[in-house]
Amino acid sequence: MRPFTFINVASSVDGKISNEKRIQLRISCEEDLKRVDELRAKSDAIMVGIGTVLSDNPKLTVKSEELRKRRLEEGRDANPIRVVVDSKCRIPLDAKVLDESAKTIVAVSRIANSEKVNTLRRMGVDVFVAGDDKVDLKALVEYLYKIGVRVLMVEGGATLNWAMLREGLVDEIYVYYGNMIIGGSKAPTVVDGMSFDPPISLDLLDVRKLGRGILTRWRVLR
Ligand SMILES: NC(=O)c1ccc[n+]([C@@H]2O[C@H](COP(=O)([O-])OP(=O)(O)OC[C@H]3O[C@@H](n4cnc5c(N)ncnc54)[C@H](O)[C@@H]3O)[C@@H](O)[C@H]2O)c1
Ligand SMILES: Nc1nc(=O)c(N)c(NC[C@H](O)[C@H](O)[C@H](O)COP(=O)(O)O)[nH]1
Repeated sequence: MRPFTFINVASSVDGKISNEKRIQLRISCEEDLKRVDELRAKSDAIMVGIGTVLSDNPKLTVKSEELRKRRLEEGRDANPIRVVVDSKCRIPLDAKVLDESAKTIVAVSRIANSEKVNTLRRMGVDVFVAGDDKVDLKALVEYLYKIGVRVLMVEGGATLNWAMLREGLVDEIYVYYGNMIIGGSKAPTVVDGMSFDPPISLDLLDVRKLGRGILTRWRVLR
């Protein structure tokens, strides 16, 4: 068993999610950031790859006080669980995702340095070990389900999106297209990695104008 899982990503019209320097680029408009916050508030956990932590240093918390309050009233934690997929356990100890504002799970593989793993555990971080060199994503989502996660939001980046799709672990995808072209053959895209052969088919669930861009919602067909 695994949680209902969706990817949310902000893309330029040419499919890039950052530029070749892999810095954090603002693609979403205010309206979209509000929508992302609402999706976070509905989720039990938010997952990102270590590449995103190293380049963006996201906090992955619910920004609206009202939405955090509503979660508390529902008997949930104010913020969803944060999950970092980090095979070699490269996460900086001062990463924002390790702060006190929410529970954090760092998923590593068996090649991770055991001293670093122990340091994280002493800091109160739940370190989940699965996979020989890369994190075993199937085992990870099964573990998340076991601890009560029913809705999982994946917030990138390009490599984690690809790996989750390849493993057949994604139910839906939201792509927000911002009003820009980023360009660059080395810039990360919505999905990197190797091409799927045949391509993964999608069903269009919704499309609408949002701010100065377009929000699309897709169901992943198996
Ligand atoms: N616009 C957006 O919505 C958005 C969202 C998130 C990230 N980003 C951008 O994406 C870029 C980061 O993407 P990325 O592709 O470099 O990194 P990523 O965040 O996808 O992390 C990938 C890393 O995860 C680790 N990993 C562990 N187990 C794995 C597995 N089974 N399969 C695959 N990877 C596994 C590997 O170390 C791999 O390098 C940054 O530029 C960031 O700004 C954009
Ligand atoms: N939805 C979205 N629109 C963007 O324009 C953009 N650049 C990202 N990028 C995702 C990335 O990981 C961000 O860094 C986190 O969304 C920040 O999360 P915090 O505010 O720190 O909680 N995401």
